[in-house]
Amino acid sequence: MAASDEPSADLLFLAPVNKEYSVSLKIEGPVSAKVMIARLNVNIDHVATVRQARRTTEPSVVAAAMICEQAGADGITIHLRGDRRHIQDRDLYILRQAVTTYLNVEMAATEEMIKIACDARPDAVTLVAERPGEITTEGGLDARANLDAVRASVSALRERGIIASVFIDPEEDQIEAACDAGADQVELCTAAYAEATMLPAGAHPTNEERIARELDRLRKAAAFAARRKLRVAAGHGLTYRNIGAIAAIREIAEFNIGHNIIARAVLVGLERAVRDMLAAIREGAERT
Ligand SMILES: CC(=O)[C@@H](O)[C@H](O)COP(=O)(O)O
Ligand SMILES: NCC(=O)COP(=O)(O)O
Repeated sequence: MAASDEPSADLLFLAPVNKEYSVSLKIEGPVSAKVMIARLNVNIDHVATVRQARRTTEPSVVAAAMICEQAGADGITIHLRGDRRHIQDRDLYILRQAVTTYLNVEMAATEEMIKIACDARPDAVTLVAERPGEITTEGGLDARANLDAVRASVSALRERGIIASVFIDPEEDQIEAACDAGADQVELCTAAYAEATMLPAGAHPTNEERIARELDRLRKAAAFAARRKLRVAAGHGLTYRNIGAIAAIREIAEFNIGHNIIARAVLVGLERAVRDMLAAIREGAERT
């Protein structure tokens, strides 16, 4: 690599802590060495949603995870919900054996769930909020209001070499609470940004203002979290259409994206859907 192409010190890359991993920088093609391309974990919850619709065995979440990895995904995310509406405990144990990239499990910060995580040993756990009956996650976990439970969960996870991430709204106090809890990472909830992008552009004159405001919140939160030496991830409601502006936020080292990838996969196939999202992330990063 010519000296002018030497990766700059600004390159941020994600490497699991507490474990010996060889870390390869993901620089593809003729991009400037200053461009960081965030990792993509594909959330395969809704492969399990289709399976659970008939309480049967297909589609296989293991097959889905293997296709995602072969397509270039950097990891697999699953959400083991208290109501087991899609991902089942057995999925976690089987995926732990099958996934060779990075397995991130989302769960509530409860004794039941942390016990399962400490037994199954995924690479990472992301602590999320859950409300019985919710259609999907409704926002970030209030790490400040639940500091004791978050701190106890983080401590148990880190003792076992499991990366501890907290899914929070993009607010400084929530980031500080994650630090106070000893977390390795925060995942910034992008729901408000995603919702603002869902309305037809121009249909609501204030819509562009909402998108700009939510993007600014995420940029500031990502920079603040990075300054507090936290790894920064982002997710929820991200799509092929709205990922570009977020991928340009260079402090974000990892995306967790699920529903929109699986929705596209239903029509064009999972390998193509994953490759399309990887391309969309790369395109957004190169815009910086
Ligand atoms: C925490 C979050 O935003 C998602 O990762 C979560 O998995 C959404 O839950 P469902 O997949 O059940 O919609
Ligand atoms: N934490 C976000 C995630 O894993 C996937 O969320 P979505 O893309 O299914 O909305």
